[in-house]
Amino acid sequence: MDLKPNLNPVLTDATPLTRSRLGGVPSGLYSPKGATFPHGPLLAIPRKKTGILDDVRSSCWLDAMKSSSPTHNKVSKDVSHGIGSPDTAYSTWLLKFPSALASFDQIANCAKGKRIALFLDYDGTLSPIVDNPDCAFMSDNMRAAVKKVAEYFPTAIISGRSRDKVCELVGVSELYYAGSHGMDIIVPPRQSISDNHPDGIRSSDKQAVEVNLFQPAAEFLPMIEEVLGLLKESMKDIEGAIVESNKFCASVHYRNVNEESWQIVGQRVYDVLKQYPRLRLTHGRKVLEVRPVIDWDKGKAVTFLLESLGLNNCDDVLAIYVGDDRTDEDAFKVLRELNKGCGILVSSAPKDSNAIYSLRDPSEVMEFLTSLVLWKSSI
Ligand SMILES: O=P(O)(O)OC[C@H]1O[C@H](O[C@H]2O[C@H](CO)[C@@H](O)[C@H](O)[C@H]2O)[C@H](O)[C@@H](O)[C@@H]1O
Repeated sequence: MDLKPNLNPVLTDATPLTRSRLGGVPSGLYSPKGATFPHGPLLAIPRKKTGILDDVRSSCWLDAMKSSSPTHNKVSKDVSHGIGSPDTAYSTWLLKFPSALASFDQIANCAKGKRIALFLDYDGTLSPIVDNPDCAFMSDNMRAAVKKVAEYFPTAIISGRSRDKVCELVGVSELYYAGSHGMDIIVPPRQSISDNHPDGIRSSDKQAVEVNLFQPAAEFLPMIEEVLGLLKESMKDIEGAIVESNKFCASVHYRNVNEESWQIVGQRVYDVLKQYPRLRLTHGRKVLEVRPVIDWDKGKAVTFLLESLGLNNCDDVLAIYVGDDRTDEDAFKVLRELNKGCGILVSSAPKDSNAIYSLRDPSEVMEFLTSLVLWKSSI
């Protein structure tokens, strides 16, 4: 594929990426139920014999919490090693991760004669990051752009949120949806996943239309619900902490918690999780995410969807994945390794990534989607 190679992708913060890096790209599409559960929580908490409090007090733990969704200035300074202004750092970074808008002709050239499959993250990609997770609404213009692009290309939303929630927030029925970081996927029945995959089941949606569901973490549901209750209980006296159910995952948000209390948030989450070795912890943007230890992530969800759409074994497919979060790195990495397309990182600050291109913010994402439509309708 003739997309600009990113020659030196360096991932400095490996916390949520470690498993996929060590595990590499899957040989199969999914791990069967009861597959290996090699690790406990994966958050970088060194396990010391001196006790958990020591672990949580270590700068490693707190630094990881602080570095998630850092401010523009902090990241710019880190990446530029303090040299130059944030703008200079961003311009330098753009040399490595060129703007997908500025490089649109190159992407379009590459897509000539190919079928594009589009994968979109939700928070921070289609909607701006806001303090209250329940108020992360996408604009009507963005909704119209997503609806339009889906008329031209198969388009999927892959989110850490529950599938129902992200469906409601996006509100466009012509899309494929994968919630819980890809652990809850819905595809139309013409793609017979239930025949091929043990975790696939036939079901019907709210309009009683037959659909196929793929839920590789289904057996974890009671456990996640139990943990959700414990997390809610343990956070109830921490001002600003929000515990969100994402069906097969649970999120503990600390964006609105006073920074002095972040350590307590981390400690309490860790205390709950230490009783559940089959659950692990990853970091998002000012959020700790509890999820099952299964060999499944957004990258595997992309591979699965490509297969479900009959697009996996074709040379004439260009997959484009747009996302802003660390969990999206798994998808960027899969596309890079399979040479199937490209990742586009949404970031207004320099960040290391497995993506090939970048976009600054959701408004640029909208412009990119509109450009895809204009290009496709002009050929
Ligand atoms: O995979 P995504 O669709 O990007 O979902 C990842 C998480 O997004 C949400 O949290 C983030 O956005 C919130 C709203 O802007 C913000 O308040 C929060 O700090 C961010 O972490 C969502 O609430 C989580 O459940 C998702 O896992």
